[in-house]
Amino acid sequence: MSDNNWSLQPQDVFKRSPIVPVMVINKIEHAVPLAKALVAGGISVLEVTLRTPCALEAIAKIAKEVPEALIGAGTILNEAQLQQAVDAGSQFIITPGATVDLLKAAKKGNVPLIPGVASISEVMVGMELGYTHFKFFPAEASGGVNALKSFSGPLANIRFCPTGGISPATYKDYLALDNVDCIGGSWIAPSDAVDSEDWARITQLCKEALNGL
Ligand SMILES: O=C(O)C(=O)C[C@H](O)[C@H](O)COP(=O)(O)O
Repeated sequence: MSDNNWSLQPQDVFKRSPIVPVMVINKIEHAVPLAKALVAGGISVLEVTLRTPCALEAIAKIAKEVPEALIGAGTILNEAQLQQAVDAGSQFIITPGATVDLLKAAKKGNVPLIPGVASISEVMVGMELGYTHFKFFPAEASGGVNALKSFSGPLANIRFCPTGGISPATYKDYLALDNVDCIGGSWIAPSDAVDSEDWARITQLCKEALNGL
């Protein structure tokens, strides 16, 4: 039972792919080929960070031209960006941290928000407003696998997508945790591969990561 009008629930995002690529798009012409390369490698949940001037346009283009992907916006810091990301066609929203205003605003809308948290107190604020699915960020710097193990005692039924500092050497340790459904990372779409338009390498990285599970 959900207490929101979201068109998609966070668990639908979390369960769709164990790896969520964190994408930084500097050139709009890279948006669609990058999304297609990731989908070709078996990863169809995509987070475009709002860190570059063309990010909103990139989300809109991917939403239109790569319908097989679930496209979300990351790095949302305030309500204005939340609205812009929704207007661009984002199907989910991820934030690095959370404010009560942002949590409340997203609850009133139709697009699911996955708030960033780094502590139990932050999770508790989210829980009071009905949130059950969180991004644990920055994962490695905030205690990593050991922190999440400790969270699972008091925070039963809360699900996490750890992100930040996760690498091919560590992603499996996170995915083995009971309270983790998926992890986020930029290594799957490295900036040098994007800059050189080496889409085949990105598809290969996805396949290797998924085959390793
Ligand atoms: O921009 C945001 O909203 C973020 O949350 C940051 C990203 O999730 C991390 O920068 C990804 O971390 P790496 O995989 O360590 O590169």
